[in-house]
Amino acid sequence: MSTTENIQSVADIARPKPLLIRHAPYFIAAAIVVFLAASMRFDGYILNILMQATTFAIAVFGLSVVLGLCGQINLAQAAFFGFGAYAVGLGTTDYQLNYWLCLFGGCAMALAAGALLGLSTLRLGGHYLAMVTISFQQIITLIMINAIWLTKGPDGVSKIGRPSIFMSSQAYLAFCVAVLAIVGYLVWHLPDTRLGRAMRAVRDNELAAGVAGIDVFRTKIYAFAICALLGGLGGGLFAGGFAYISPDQFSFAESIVFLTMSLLGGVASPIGSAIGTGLLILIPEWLRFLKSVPGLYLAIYGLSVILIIRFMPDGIWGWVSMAYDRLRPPKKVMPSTAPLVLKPAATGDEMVLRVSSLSKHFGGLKAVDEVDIAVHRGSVHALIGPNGSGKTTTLNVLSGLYEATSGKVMLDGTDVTTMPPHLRTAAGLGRTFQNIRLFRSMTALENVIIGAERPGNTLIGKGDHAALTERALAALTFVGLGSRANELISSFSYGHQRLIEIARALAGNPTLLLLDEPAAGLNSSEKIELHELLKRIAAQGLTILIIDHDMTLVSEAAQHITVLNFGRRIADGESMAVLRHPDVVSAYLGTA
Ligand SMILES: Nc1ncnc2c1ncn2[C@@H]1O[C@H](COP(=O)(O)OP(=O)(O)OP(=O)(O)O)[C@@H](O)[C@H]1O
Repeated sequence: MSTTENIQSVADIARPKPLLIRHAPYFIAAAIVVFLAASMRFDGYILNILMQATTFAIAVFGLSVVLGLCGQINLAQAAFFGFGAYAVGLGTTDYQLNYWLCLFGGCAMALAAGALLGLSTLRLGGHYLAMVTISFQQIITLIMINAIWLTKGPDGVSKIGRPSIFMSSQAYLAFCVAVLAIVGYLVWHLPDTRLGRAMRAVRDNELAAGVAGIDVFRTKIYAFAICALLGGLGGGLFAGGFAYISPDQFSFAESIVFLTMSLLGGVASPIGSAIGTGLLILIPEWLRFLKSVPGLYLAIYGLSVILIIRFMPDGIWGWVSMAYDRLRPPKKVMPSTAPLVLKPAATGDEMVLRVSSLSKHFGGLKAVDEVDIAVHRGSVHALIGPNGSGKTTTLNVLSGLYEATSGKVMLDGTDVTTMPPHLRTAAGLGRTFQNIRLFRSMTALENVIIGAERPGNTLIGKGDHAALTERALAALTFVGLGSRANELISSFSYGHQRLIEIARALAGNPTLLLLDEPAAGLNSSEKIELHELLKRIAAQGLTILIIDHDMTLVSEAAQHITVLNFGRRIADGESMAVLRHPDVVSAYLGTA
């Protein structure tokens, strides 16, 4: 086996061939399918099935964005589908408006409704979000049925118009297939964009996403709005395709059908969504011959769906791509030759971090109590204390994961006390976690690229793919894992995952790096490597605030130590003096 075949250079990864060339086979295949849709003679029945599959698939692509990419549930996709359908239906009949205007209006209404619903509900998670989307769906269904003056009620809307250039059903189907191909391409490519990476990061680990500089709430709203937009687009095309719509086509049951389609095919990819949509539309047709036996058809239909989801939890496409990945292990990467440059911002204040009278109370428990910390620019500063003394809570308040009960946090001259995590990261904060928080569905490289994308990172030029990849590879090489950049997080040991977290923070070129127990769980040789790494980071002038229980590491790495006990600061100063301080000795020996 040739070794060069299995090794990618930095240039291969950072500067791949232009997208249009790489994806030319997709566009050629799409053009052939559109041509076939336009030229093959289908009978009315087949045409209807194809029209339904095509327009439904566009709506299901929306679920692949909101649920597959961003991990947020939407049980109201049929309502958004209805927005598009009714806009085209009513617009082209009652109001005699141009089809394109109606389609655009329907998409815009669905987008606005999705964004508004997201704005009001996405701070909720899990079950609550599901409940709110169900309620929204029910409200829209009730309006469709009861607001007869507007929607024509249960009678529905008929004689819906189409654009004059696609007046024949065949031409209209070809148009819908072309739209499907374009939307499919955009959704397929979305995970590799900044927004798509942010969505995946939010899905994998919201806390880490915020701390990496991602505006979690906004990302969820974008995902929800895109999902709603695609629902509206699918619905608008559907209305033109069938020329008749009625409220039962946009009910809660249809939202469940959309969801099942995406889960069945594989929600993580538009290919899966397309497969799921096709299957759920075709299975009932294939089982049609069973309709003479009452109930049998539904039982077999239900059983097939349950079996597929039971044995392929990631959907059909998820199963296929996993099998493919197992057959084709990721390529090794030639470590970056470009050194990792750290140029932490410097506004001139001698102290990078000034924490004054910081408190964090949990009910009656004063986890952090009136603590002052000042971290010198370019120093390694340790925050130590016995278990439960408030160290991690302090770091969580500093990085915005917890709101301070009182006190002030100044980062490089900026008051960040009330800022959310992503804005503190933009202001120059980087951190790692005591319990490692990586984005587990991504490769090491993708994790570190998200770090490199930190808003405010001045070392990534225009922030294009090449600059981000080069920076991320340099950071991974810096921690010794450059050659394994293409591997998924699950293939790394615990110690290496810690290093990837550090690389993710370093790639963002922070002004202050917070390390929460980086040596926890490492063996002795890994601890020595970590110590060497800390020395190399400190040598570049980056300011570090580190929590650790390993006193050898702390005393060798830190010039300055602050000690907490029961949430209060009991000592602060030059390392050796602090470690000999009688209060510190007694706190550690338990005689205080
Ligand atoms: N979210 C929370 N809700 C309630 N109490 C909390 C919460 N987080 C921490 N605490 C409490 O605050 C105190 C300080 O905990 P913290 O994790 O900050 O200590 P620590 O010094 O980091 O400990 P360790 O070294 O074991 O990690 C503990 O009593 C802990 O139980």
